[in-house]
Amino acid sequence: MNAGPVCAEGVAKHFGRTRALDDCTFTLPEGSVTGLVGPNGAGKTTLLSLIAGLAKPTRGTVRVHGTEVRGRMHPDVSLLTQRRPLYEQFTVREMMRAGAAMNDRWSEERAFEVLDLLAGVDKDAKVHTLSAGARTQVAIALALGRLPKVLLLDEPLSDLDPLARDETLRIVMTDVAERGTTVLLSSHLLTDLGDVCDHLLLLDEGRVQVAGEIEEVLGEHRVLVGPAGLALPADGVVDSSQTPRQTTALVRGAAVGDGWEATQPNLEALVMGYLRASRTRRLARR
Ligand SMILES: Nc1ncnc2c1ncn2[C@@H]1O[C@H](COP(=O)(O)OP(=O)(O)OP(=O)(O)O)[C@@H](O)[C@H]1O
Repeated sequence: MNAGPVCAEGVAKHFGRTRALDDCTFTLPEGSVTGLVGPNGAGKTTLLSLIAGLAKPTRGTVRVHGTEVRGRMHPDVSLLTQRRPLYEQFTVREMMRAGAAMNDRWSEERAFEVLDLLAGVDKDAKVHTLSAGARTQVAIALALGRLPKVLLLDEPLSDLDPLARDETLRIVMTDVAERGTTVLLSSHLLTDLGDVCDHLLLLDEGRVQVAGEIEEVLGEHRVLVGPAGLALPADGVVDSSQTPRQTTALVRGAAVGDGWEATQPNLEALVMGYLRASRTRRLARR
């Protein structure tokens, strides 16, 4: 399992009794854009920080381009963290120049190019005066100024208005097209993920539930709709719900019996099915 710019094998990360990640194995193919999804607390941020080298796994290995990452930032990796740490007293322009001192590989030209594409960021404004969305855009320019081969984005879109979201995704996709960057992008915004991602990594309670090419993953699943009381398949039911008249279910790889109307889910329906199933499991344990 060592092919691919990012490979995780049996990765676990425990914080005391909390198992933030457990036995995670997956590969991100070169030049892929992977949507990292899962309920709150599923382990998405923890996984991104392990790949970036900001934390060490409790067990297992993470490799970037074949080199094991153990708590040291790989030069090929850029991580946009949720906190967007920036020097508050610097202007945006000074922040971009500081990128040279903070990074071994740094292209001020690329960082300014990204800022210019992101309309609305005043380069002479002090960082502490910026809106949350503008901070995110500055952080994205810094991340891309490192000329990463692997770009890790933790909730990059949550602070952005729809236009800024669109511009940001466009810039990321241009980086993928022109430089072959491999992207792992965590987000709860499923429509945006559907627009840009070709792969999916779905975590729940620290474990990988689904990993692979989105078209293949969708092809393995069906949404079943049938009359109330019709028996569900014995295996492969991810989630089901009932009304007095009908049953709806998301199933994986199951042979579909008579009486069901079966359609392929879209990304949103698939992820929502897994999220609902996760919530049901957690509620059942209380
Ligand atoms: N430094 C830490 N110390 C203790 N527990 C932690 C730490 N970091 C994360 N956790 C726990 O690990 C689990 C996974 O957290 P993580 O932030 O990775 O989830 P997430 O999927 O990114 O969640 P969200 O969607 O809410 O951002 C949670 O139970 C969290 O409370």
